Amino acid sequence: MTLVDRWNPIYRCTFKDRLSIRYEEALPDIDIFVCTADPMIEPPAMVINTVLSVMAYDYPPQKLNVYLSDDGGSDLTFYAMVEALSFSKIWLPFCKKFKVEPRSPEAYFRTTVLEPLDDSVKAKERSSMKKSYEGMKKRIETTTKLGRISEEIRKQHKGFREWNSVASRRDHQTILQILIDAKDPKAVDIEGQPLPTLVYLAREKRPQYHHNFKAGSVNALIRVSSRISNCPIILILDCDMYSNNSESVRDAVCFFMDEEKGHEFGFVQFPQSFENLTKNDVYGSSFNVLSRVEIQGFDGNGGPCFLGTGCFHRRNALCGQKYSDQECKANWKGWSDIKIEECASVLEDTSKVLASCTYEEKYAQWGNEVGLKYGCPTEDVITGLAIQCRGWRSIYFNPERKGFLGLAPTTLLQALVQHRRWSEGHFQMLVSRYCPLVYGYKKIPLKLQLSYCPYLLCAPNCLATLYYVAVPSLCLLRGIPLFPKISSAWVLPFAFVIIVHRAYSLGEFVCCGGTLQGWWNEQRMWLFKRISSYVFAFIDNILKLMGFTDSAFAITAKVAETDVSQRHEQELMEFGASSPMFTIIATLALLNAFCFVGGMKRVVMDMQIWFSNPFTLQILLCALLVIINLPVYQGLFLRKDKGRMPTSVTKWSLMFAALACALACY
Ligand SMILES: O=c1ccn([C@@H]2O[C@H](COP(=O)(O)OP(=O)(O)O[C@H]3O[C@H](CO)[C@@H](O)[C@H](O)[C@H]3O)[C@@H](O)[C@H]2O)c(=O)[nH]1
Ligand SMILES: [Mn+2]
Repeated sequence: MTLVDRWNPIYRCTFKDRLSIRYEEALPDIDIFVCTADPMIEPPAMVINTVLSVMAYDYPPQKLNVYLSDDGGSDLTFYAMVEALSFSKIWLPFCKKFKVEPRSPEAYFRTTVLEPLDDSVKAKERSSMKKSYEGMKKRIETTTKLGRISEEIRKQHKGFREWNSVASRRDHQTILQILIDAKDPKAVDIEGQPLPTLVYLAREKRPQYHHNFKAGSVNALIRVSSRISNCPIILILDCDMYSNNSESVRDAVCFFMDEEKGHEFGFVQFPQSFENLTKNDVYGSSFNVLSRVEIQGFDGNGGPCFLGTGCFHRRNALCGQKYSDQECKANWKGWSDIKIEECASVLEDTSKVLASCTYEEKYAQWGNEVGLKYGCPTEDVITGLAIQCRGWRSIYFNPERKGFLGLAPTTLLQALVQHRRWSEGHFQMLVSRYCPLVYGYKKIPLKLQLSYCPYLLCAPNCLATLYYVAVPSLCLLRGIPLFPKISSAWVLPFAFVIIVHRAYSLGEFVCCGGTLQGWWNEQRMWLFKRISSYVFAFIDNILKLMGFTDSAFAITAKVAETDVSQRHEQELMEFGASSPMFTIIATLALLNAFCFVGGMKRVVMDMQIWFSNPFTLQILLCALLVIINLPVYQGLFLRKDKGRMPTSVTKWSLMFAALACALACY
C-alpha cells in the first residue's frame, strides 16, 4: 500500500553560509507559535523550555516573535512565562557566546553533563547558569504544585490582574500580554542585545462556543500576530517540541528564499522526532521509517503533508491565498515591510477582539478557507492538503541534527488513544469532501493523492485484522480447515509475499536505525492498533456520520509518575488502567492461547504429519499470535507491579474468550 511513497524519495540539504552572505540583511521576520492546553498535562516548566529554545535561535532577535497560546488559560503558565522572560535575558547571551546546543535549558543541562570542561570560563559560567535555571525551575514547579499564584508573585507583573475576572478555564475573556516588546529600547538582555518579542495569549473561551481545539488556537494566533508582528513566515510548534538545532530557521529560510523555486513553497515540514524513546521503542512511536522513507517519498510525489508541528508556513498560503506564478515570482523576496508602530499596551487592547469567540462568527471563512481547518481531529493533514490544492508546493527537510524533539507517549493506553485520534481524523477525511482523490482531483498530481491514501485507510483496515486474529483460530478449535495444506502449491505465492514483505520491512527498519527487537515491538503495536484504536475510530466515525457523536481531542500526557517512567525505561509494557481497548486486546490474546492449546491437541491426536495436515497454517498463525502477545499474558497473570493489567480486565477478557471458545466448540 505504501509502495507509492517509495518510488521517488527526495533528500534535501541547505547551504546556510550562502544564505548569510547574500541575504543576511534581507532575512524575513518569523512568527513562532507554541500551543499549550493544560498546565497539569503539559507542565509550564516544559512549555517555557520550548519557548526559550526558540527565542535563542541563531537568527537576528529583532526578527523573531514568539507567541504562546494557552488553551488552559492558566495563570500558572503565565507565571512560567514571566520567569522565562527574565531568564531569557541571561540565557540568550550565554547560548550565543558559547554556541550552545540544544538551546532548551533543560535538555542542554541534561545532555551535556559529561562533556569535558577544559575551558574554565565556560565551566564557571555554565555552572552559574545551571544554578539560575534550577532555581527558576524549582520556583515554577513549586507554584504549579501549589496550584495558585501567591500575592508576592502577583506583584511581579501587571498581567496577573487579568485572572481576577477569570471564572474558569472554559469561561474567560481574552488575555493578551506582550511580555517583551522588541520595539521597546529597554527590551535588551544583560549584554544590551535586543530580545525577540514574546507574547502570551489565552483566547476567549465561553461554554456556548466550540473552541475547535488546536486549530482554533492557531487561528487565533494567526490573527493576533497579524496585528502585532505580521511576519511572512510562521513556525507552528507543540509545547513539547523544543528546538534541538539553533539553525533550523535558517534552513527553512533557505527554501523560501531560493531564487528559482522559493516562491512556490507553501510550507517546510521537519520530521517529528522524540527524545524520550527507549532503545527498542516498546510502543513503536519512533516513526523512523515514516520520517526517513515515506515522507521523503511524499516529497518526491509533490510535497509532504503537514504534520501539525515543526512546520514553517508562508503566512499567505496558510491564510488561503492561491498560488499564482507571476505574482509570487514577482515578489519572492518582497517580504511584507509594514512596520507596526503602536506601543505594546495599545496593541494589547486593539488585538484582543481578534481572539474573541464572536470574531469567527462574523468571518466564517476562518477554519474553512482561511487558517487551519476545523472539525477534524487531524486538522493538520487536511490543512496541508488544502494548501497543496491551492497550488503551493511543500518541502520536507530532515537534517542530520534533528530540528525539533518532542515527547512520545509513555504508556500503552496513551499510545493507543493517540492513534485512535489520528486514525479517526484520517478516516473522517477520507469520507468527507476532503478526500484527496476528490478534493485534489486535477489540483495535485495523482501520485500525491495516492500517497495520502494508505494513511487514510487505516481505520477500515481493522476489519480484516479482526477477522484474521479471531476466525482462523476459532475454526482451528472447531475443526474447520480454512487454508490450503502446506504441501499445496497454493501456499507458495502467499508464503512468498508474506515472507518477502516482512523481510523487507525488517531490513528497512534496521536501515533506518532501529533494532531487531524494536521491529518486533512495532509488529506488536501494528496488531494492537488495528484491534483497538482503529476499531474504536471506525465505530466513532460511523456514529459521527449518523450524527450521534462529535469528535474530541484527548491531549497526550507529557509527564508520567516516577514508577511509570521507570517501567518505561525498562521497556516494560504499561497497562495499568482499565480500558475497553485493553479488554479487546486481552480477550483476543487469551482466545488465541486457548485455540492454540485446543489446536495442538487436535494435531497430536490426529497423528497427521504437519506437511499434509490441513491445519498447519492455522496453527502457525495462532502460534505467531500467541508469541506476539507474550507481554499481554505477562501483564494478565505474571506481573505484580502497578503496570499490570487491572483485575477487572483480566476477569472480563477471560470470560469473553472462554465464551467465544465455547460457542465455537458447540
Ligand atoms: O484544545 C487543544 C488541544 C491541544 N492543543 C495543543 O495541541 C498540541 C498537540 O497535542 P498533543 O496532545 O501533544 O497531541 P499529539 O498526538 O502529540 O499531536 C500530534 O497530532 C495532532 C493532531 O492529532 C497534531 O495537531 C500535533 O501537532 C501532532 O504533534 C499540544 O501542544 C497541545 O497543547 C491545544 O492547543 N488546544
Ligand atoms: Mn504531542
